[in-house]
Amino acid sequence: ADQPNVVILATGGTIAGAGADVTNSATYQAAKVPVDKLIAGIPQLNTVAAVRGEQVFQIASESFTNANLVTLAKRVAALVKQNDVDGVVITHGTDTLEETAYFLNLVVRTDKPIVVVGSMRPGTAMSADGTLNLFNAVSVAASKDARGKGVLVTMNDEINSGRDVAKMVNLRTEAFKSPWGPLGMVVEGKNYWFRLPAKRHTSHSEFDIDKIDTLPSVEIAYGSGNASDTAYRAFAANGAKAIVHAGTGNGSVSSAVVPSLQELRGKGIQIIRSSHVNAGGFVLRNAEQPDDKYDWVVAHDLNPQKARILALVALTKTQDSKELQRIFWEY
Ligand SMILES: NC(=O)CC[C@H](N)C(=O)O
Repeated sequence: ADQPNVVILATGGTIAGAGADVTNSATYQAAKVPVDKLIAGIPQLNTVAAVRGEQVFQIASESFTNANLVTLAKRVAALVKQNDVDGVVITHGTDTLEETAYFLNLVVRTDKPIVVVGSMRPGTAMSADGTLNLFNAVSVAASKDARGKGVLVTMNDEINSGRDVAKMVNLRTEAFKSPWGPLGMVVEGKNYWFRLPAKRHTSHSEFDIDKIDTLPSVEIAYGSGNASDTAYRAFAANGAKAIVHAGTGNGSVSSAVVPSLQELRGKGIQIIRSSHVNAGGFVLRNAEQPDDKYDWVVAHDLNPQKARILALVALTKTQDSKELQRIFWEY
């Protein structure tokens, strides 16, 4: 009776996937199994929390839209305001899990644990990882010592910050890593913490999903040698309010693209320089490109997809590039 109450919001992904045979670890359909069946499959969840499920979506996460983000965050925000909810778990496809986790970290004002979780193998496969990942997620969401740490991601026994974590590897179960390391570990229902997030999040955020109904269009264009300006111009023509440049190295920009980005900035579009390096990009102002002169923004350590999420949220509050840059340093 004194058990913590945890709500599982299910959105789809491989953790709800099903394959034709137990040998199908990589070839299967995502987003098939309803949340009540996932919960019924792990009776041990009752040892850590009183659990109930809600099916919010049943989708593969590569198709997660801005509207999906808003709907999900509003539901999470409503639940954490309830006295009979101690923590929330979100089951999610892994392809954009890092985007949703960061979005919730920015816009849900709460100290209660919010844990996003997925799996790399469907539940029908040999050595499926979803069962333990979900058990760990519920266990973390139910624990008092997980409060106030921002949105968390539990995969492969690690507890990572939803801000930092990214899918760095596919097809293997150690897929999610943070460039600054995990916050802790969860083992047999117990948390072991090693560090805390330093960036603003959840209850210390200036953003609030209760005040956000729509998100602007922010697009990502990928940098490489011989890159052209076609994608940037097309995004601008289609109404993008900001373009994240997924740059090479330090967020560098090929010389064929630089004049177009200057021109687009002159038309009011925010240009955000990030890096597409895999294990921890870090873009500094005025290194590689004169950001002060061009009035561009740098994404700090955020990968391009996370930079898109922060821009979506920030642009609901400001159109000023200096404010945008402050937000990119603080979150
Ligand atoms: N491992 C996964 O969850 C990937 C399945 C699917 N592409 C998704 O992101 O929903």
